Amino acid sequence: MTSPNDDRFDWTAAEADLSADAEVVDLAARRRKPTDSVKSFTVDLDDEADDQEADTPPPVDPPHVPAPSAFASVLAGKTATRRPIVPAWLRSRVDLVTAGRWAFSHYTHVSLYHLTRSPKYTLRLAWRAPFGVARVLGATVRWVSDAEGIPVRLAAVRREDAELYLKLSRQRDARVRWRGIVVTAVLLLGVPTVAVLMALAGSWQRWAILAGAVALLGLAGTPKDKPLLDVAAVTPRARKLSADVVTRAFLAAGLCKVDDPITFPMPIMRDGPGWRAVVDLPYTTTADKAIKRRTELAAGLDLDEVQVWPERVRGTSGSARRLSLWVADEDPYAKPSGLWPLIDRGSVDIFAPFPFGQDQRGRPIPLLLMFTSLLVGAIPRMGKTFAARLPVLAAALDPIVELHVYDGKGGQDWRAFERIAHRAGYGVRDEIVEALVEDLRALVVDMNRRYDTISTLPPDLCPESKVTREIAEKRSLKLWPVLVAIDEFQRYSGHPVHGDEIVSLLTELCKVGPSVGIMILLATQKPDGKAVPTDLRDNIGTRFALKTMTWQSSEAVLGAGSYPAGYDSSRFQRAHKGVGILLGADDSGAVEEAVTVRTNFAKTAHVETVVARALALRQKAGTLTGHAIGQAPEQTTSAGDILLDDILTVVSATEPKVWSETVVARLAELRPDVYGGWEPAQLAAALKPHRIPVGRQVWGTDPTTGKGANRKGIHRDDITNAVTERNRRRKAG
Ligand SMILES: Nc1ncnc2c1ncn2[C@@H]1O[C@H](COP(=O)(O)OP(=O)(O)OP(=O)(O)O)[C@@H](O)[C@H]1O
Repeated sequence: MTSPNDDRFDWTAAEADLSADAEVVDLAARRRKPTDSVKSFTVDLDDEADDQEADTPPPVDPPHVPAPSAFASVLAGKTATRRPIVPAWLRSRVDLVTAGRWAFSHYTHVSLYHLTRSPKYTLRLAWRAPFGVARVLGATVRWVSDAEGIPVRLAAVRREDAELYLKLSRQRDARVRWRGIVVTAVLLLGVPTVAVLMALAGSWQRWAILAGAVALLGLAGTPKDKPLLDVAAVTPRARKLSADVVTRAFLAAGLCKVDDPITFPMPIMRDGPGWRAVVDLPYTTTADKAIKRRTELAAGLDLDEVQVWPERVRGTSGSARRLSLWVADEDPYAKPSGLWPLIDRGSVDIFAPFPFGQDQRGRPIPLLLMFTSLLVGAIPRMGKTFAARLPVLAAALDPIVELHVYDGKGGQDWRAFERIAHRAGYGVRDEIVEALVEDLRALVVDMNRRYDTISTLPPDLCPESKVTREIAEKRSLKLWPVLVAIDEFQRYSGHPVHGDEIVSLLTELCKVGPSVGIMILLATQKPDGKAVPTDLRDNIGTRFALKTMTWQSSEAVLGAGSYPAGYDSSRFQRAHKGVGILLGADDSGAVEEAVTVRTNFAKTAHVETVVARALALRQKAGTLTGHAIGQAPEQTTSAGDILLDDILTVVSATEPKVWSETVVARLAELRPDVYGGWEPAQLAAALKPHRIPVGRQVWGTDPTTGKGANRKGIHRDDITNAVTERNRRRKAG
């Protein structure tokens, strides 16, 4: 895969300029007079020193360096940064491919456009041919009669200059004579020649000559303001950057002043489908400030902001005030995005980045999911599901990754994964939600086991105390990567009974799971604090916000502080499907600055293709498990069973009968996330499947009043019997 860094800018020139800048600063400092503040650095050592310091403050500038000789300057010139012989765009495969693709599609379009209009053009030529004849005849007559000389001869007549007039007339007579001879000769020779040729020619040749003559005469008869061909492509409004245009934009955006302007450390140049200007802001202005003023910069450039991309230049060639401004020729997201490159061939190493989309300049943007989690949020129909499926498709193409796929909507979008997923669930029917809860509970238990296993591994095998590919491939260790993908997450997190537990289990998994290979992917069309509580969101390392309605929803996905930092997904247009702000995914997996990405395209038919390939890979590797091979989840504790065990925990053997209200109060204390808010009626409903009677009247004492009373309650023996029965059933298989 092409690394996104392949065609990054060559900043060597910038470095050279930086050092030049540094010299300028030093020289300026050297010229400055010592100030009072400089004097205040002096220390009273003794009187003598004191006196000295009063006269000569300690030097703060470096010692004087003599100006270089002319010869040294010549040598220095030899070390100057050389501009590349082959332009950057020709050396970049991506730029070349972009240009090649554009040329191919453009000329194909233009050719087809004109081809379909060829009958219209033929009729147009035929209609214009008689006008062409008239024009040719008129031009010939004017030429033979020396019409161009008429104004001069008339001027001679007006000035009554007989001598000049006679001279001009003689010249005209001579011209008319020889031009008349030429025309007569052409007619005498040409007409019979054409007639003979026509007589000798075959019928198609005659037609060809006729067509050629009509075409030529038609072209001759074409008025200047009505060209023969229609316009096949309207060139979009592109802004060619120049120093003046850029300076005006920065002035308009209030990022510099006329007497303190921006400077250009390198020439403005063509970069991909747009222009790039690198500017140094005044010393008092940061590049981050300029990024936040993107809209104002766009206004200053008189462009839509979707074409304007300010970026900070980092590293040794950068500076906190150095900004790279890329201006696209046209809306970079108005075109359809390319297909996901792994649809028909290729596999994935989940420990490495995989293709996800392209940035505004068409450079590939990879995504690394290993050791992180991903949150995708958007309003409906903006490409959330399409975006969320890409990482799952990538994981599917690595046969060691165990997939757990849930879709709260239950449509067709995720059905294909059933064939390879270890666990899969569609919709929000009770049994599906319960299965999800059980799956997550089991994963939390497994996560702890994974940590135990890792802690026993020798340091040479596990140097960083986290899963590596080498470890993950050892099936006996059971440390293979696990991806839990949940689309329409708001339908599960908002579940009245299990929602809170689902959120708390996922928070735990996002918090602690990544190091041991557990990845979580959540997608929601309701990105707010209710659907994805802050505690859960804050533990998700990578976030992708497609179009949202408000900047608050954008922040709900990208995290607090993203809006003031200049990232707002509500600014995308409805036409920008699959375009979003990706935060926290550079190729090392570290949380980095946000990039705007247009995801690669993979519709449901493509998903089927990839899943078929993933199935073959998994069959070959022998890694198909669970749902994919019809294996039900291992018989672990079910929700109801936990309840039975929990009741035995909170009701001791010395209490044979307890009021239901006492039991729910104690359960809520034991597991507030599961039983918080339970009423006796809910307890009754939960115990119903175990055939435990809860309508019995039980004698007890109210702890607040100290009075005894008969109220609805349970018998501990009923619970013990149900547990014995359950254990017997389990043993019997
Ligand atoms: N990268 C893309 N490029 C072009 N079109 C895209 C892209 N991604 C998605 N789309 C288009 O956007 C439409 C909506 O996509 P998708 O089903 O993923 O939306 P959604 O946000 O999941 O909607 P919902 O919430 O209703 O399920 C799709 O029909 C698809 O054609």
